[in-house]
Amino acid sequence: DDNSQLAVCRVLLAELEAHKDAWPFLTPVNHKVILGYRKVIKRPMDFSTIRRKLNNNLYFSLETFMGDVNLVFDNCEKFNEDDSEIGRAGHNMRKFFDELLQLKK
Ligand SMILES: Cc1ncccc1N[C@H]1CCCS(=O)(=O)C1
Repeated sequence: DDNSQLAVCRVLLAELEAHKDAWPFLTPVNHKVILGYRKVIKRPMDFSTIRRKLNNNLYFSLETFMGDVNLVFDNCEKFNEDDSEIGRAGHNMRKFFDELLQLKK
């Protein structure tokens, strides 16, 4: 039911936040520092924003939660070279998340 799905979301988010490669995604990208980000990335998302939405009961299912997590990784792929520190971190985190979902589903 919805409550147990949301409990799963809290565990999944805690595991994402604890990953060594989570650092680029823990806070919103500062578009005053990262030039071009505001223009290129139409729907910014990060783990702290997902945490706030989860705490404010703004996710209705695992699927809507997954949508925002995947948005973090899709934005990362759009803006960062695959062969870059942040690009690689994004690929690692997406693989980690997909593996977590296999375990939890
Ligand atoms: C996910 C991402 N995509 C593009 C550029 C930057 C980032 N992340 C930044 C988040 C704040 C710290 S940082 O500025 O070192 C890295």
